[in-house]
Amino acid sequence: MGSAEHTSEQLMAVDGPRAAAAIRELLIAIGEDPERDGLRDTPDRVARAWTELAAGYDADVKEILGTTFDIAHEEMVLVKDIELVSMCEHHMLPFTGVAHIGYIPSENGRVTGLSKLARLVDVYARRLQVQERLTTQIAEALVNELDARGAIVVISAEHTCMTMRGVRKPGSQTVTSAVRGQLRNPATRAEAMSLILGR
Ligand SMILES: Nc1nc2c(ncn2[C@@H]2O[C@H](COP(=O)(O)OP(=O)(O)OP(=O)(O)O)[C@@H](O)[C@H]2O)c(=O)[nH]1
Ligand SMILES: [Zn+2]
Repeated sequence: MGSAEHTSEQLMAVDGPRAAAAIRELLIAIGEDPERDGLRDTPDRVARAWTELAAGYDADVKEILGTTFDIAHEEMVLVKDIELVSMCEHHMLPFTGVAHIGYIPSENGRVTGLSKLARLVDVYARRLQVQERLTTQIAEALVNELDARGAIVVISAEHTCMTMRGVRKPGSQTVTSAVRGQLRNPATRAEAMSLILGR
């Protein structure tokens, strides 16, 4: 993969044979026999799984947010509890949780389809991530691609690298937020947070 940073413009299809060869090596490294019955297909299976887990590198945010509706809605739109699964870039272990996304449409009222907000989460979650960057990238896509006048993204997730290994603290939730534009205004931000928290 080299040292190049991935951007939304760079596409990366998973190199299946290479991924499978690496998994085979990992099996040997942990003292397993990659030829035994149960493991014979595992390297290919894991490589296929990674084409899903890394599918976000291939997705095009401009295309996803390209379909907009002229609904002339200038107030906040908020979608709560969008489930997410991502892979932590430090340990390559999953973190799972929910994203809440709110935005104030552009002045000409360009509103996107609600499902596109969930797709946006997947684009950035289906990569190796840290939760802070995932949160920021979603907020910035709303501002950059949708000309949103404001955006708020709150993500709450449990990191298996903190629950099943290492410090082993099951149940701990990491909460991150990114707030842009008019949603930085304390009153608007408070309104968004109360909607997110369901109060
Ligand atoms: N900021 C941030 N840290 C993360 C995220 N996912 C995992 N981490 C942390 O990344 C850190 C990596 O720390 P290291 O000391 O390099 O790795 P380690 O020895 O495996 O650390 P421990 O998990 O404490 O055993 C750990 O503290 C993880 O909890 C994330 O999304 N954001
Ligand atoms: Zn981790």
